[in-house]
Amino acid sequence: MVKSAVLGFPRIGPNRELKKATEGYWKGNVTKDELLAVGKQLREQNWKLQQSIGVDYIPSNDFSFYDQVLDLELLFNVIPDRYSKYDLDPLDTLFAMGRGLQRKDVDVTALEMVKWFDSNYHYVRPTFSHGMDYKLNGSKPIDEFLEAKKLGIQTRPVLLGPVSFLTLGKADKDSLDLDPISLLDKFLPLYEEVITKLIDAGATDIQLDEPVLVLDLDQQAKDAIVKAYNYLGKALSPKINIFLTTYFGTVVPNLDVLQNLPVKGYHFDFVRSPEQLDSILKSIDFNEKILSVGIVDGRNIWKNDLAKSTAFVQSIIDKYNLSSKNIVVATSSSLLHTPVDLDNEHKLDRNIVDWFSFATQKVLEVVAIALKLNGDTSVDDIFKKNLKSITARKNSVLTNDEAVQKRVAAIDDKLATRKSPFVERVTVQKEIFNLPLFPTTTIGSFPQTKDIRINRNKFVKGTITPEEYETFIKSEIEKVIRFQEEIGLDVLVHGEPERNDMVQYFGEQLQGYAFTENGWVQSYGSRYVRPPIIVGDLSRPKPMSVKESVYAQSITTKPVKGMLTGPITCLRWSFPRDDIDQKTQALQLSLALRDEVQDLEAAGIKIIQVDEPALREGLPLRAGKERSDYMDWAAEAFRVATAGVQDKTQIHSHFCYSDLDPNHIKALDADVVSIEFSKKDDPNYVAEFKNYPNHIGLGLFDIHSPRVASKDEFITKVDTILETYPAAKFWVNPDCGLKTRDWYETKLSLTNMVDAAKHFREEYKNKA
Ligand code: MET
Ligand SMILES: [Zn+2]
Repeated sequence: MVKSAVLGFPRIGPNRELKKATEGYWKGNVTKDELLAVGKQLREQNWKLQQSIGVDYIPSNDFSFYDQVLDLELLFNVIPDRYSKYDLDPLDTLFAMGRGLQRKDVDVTALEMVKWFDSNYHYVRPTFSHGMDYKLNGSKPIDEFLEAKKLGIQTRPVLLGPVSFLTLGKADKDSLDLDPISLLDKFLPLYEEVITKLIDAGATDIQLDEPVLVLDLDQQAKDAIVKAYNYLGKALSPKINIFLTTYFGTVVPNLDVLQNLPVKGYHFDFVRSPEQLDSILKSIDFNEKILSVGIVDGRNIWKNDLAKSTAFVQSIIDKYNLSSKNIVVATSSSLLHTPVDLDNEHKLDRNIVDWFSFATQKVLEVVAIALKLNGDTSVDDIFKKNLKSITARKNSVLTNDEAVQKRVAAIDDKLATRKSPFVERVTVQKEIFNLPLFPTTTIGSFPQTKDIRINRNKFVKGTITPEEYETFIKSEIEKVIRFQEEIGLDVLVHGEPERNDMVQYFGEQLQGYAFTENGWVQSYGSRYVRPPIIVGDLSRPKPMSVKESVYAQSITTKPVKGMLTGPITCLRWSFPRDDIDQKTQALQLSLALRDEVQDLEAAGIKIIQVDEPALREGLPLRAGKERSDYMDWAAEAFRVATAGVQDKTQIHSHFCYSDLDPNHIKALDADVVSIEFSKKDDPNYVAEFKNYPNHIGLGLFDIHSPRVASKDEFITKVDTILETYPAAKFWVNPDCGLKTRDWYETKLSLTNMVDAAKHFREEYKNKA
């Protein structure tokens, strides 16, 4: 019989219960026991749901209070001294590592947070030092396994595998010569120990995720895979069935190391990379191993074409003459990246709601496909209904706009090129703006206070009039402008108080988007996003941001930046269409934004920032044609959006959350870019940017952490950067927008930042 598997289920709860509980705990309004109880409740709910639907392999240890990679750092005692020295409760250590902690007896910054592959999830980077004492320090996977068992549910625990855990980590600043993968021998016995404990607790199966297998691996990492799985397989099977799990791409270039491993089964993502099928089946004999077929998309919200998926799996069975008992139908990846339940949506257009499927519905799809393959006719009705929705979407008039399609087809080089090169623009702009050395600015948003959220809700619900709301927004803008003037920032922003989210805000004003009420997805820690859904061809009926920018500029003599979200970020932080390619969707967005950029310019806005924080995450995971094509069309989309302005208009862009390579941003030709830098300890990183031709602001403080950075900290940091980086190109700014921060820390940190810039201005007065 074909079985069904879910690789992971969202842990945030259908009504964001986890967010409320963790944030309450941080504020001191929720006790630790209450927080733990919420976690337990959520796990129970998820397990029972999957059990009731009939999933064969139900995951455990997919729950986390912050991040599953961070959990593993705690479990293996990968805890830098700066956290362990405080002897905090393990849960508080976890949060301190994830988000920093500052209170009267403790002051520590967060660990680096990085994108999880090409998704919008972020993990807390394992950070290793020479002196660390790696050992088992807790029992989370076992506790959660037993918790499910007590409910009568046999689960398959999930652990990030050793090679991915080490490869995704980095050396701490005191141990820069340490290559994490060299620690493999120390970690294998620890994995063995945890898994042995799971076996003792009654576990029969284990899912070991090795997503790094979809990356370009060097020989050392490849050898590590062979070593790790030979070690674990020999030590642990047949006591437990090891499922080696990959997702988000193709394993083909690494197939050589996957053959002949003593594991029970393998999982592959055939949604993202269906083309890997034949190579995989030619290399691994699935008469001997179990093949888990990732066929229900863990990354997007479109309803699965059940008949097509069933036929795909059936064709594997037939073509390779496999026994159905060796086949598992599964989600392509963890469902962590999809919203919890479509049944929570009441306002979506009835014509389109039927096109979607969220995590709960996806569980049903997985089970339905498995049942169908087993000849179970009880799912025939589900299949019939499914066919109807799939056909309705294909034939819908909502998706096609000929005018947009024509405009995209007419894009040429000229449209995507600024009038003059940067060297000429910079002279014109210097004269107009006359900015000091080390110009200071922020990235756009200011604290989204409770007051802002309350007023926005009132406006949405209609309990205040649009005029009242506008007056409120204006007063917020004025407050932010006055504050920036007061502390002496050079280039101001309006603060983005009118924006619920940087993508949603624009999406709501574009034709072709749909929005959910409850479609939340975890981005990092307690920060969740609600990606809008691109359902059809995209266009901009009317200006989206001009009013607020113009108002802000009208009340100050300093330049105020217009703020837009770039085409790639709009695309990446939405659920994209799966019926046309991403490039076309990006270009549609870029034309809509181009109109907005030109309206801003015409309204007198002299600096326009087009944020592309998601540029890097969109980069295909492997080097090669797909990647270079992406760089080309992503840059083209950015330039289509921005190149229509005059030389004197300064285009800024902003990137965060990622290891950015200067080569990724050169082709955008923005006049000034700001990048995340606050958590980079590697001096080589800044050196890479030395030759970046245009101007850069290296993000100097971590806006994801509530701690306040002192003036001295800024000075030290800037001093270090200046050892390799030219002062003439140096902007001073935080590493991202301040919307998640409170005013308290915003005021202090920004004031210290501006003071540090003044210090350097003084110092460089005679040098420059
Ligand atoms: C994640 S990037 C955010 C950029 C945006 N302008 C802001 O300041 O919030
Ligand atoms: Zn940012």
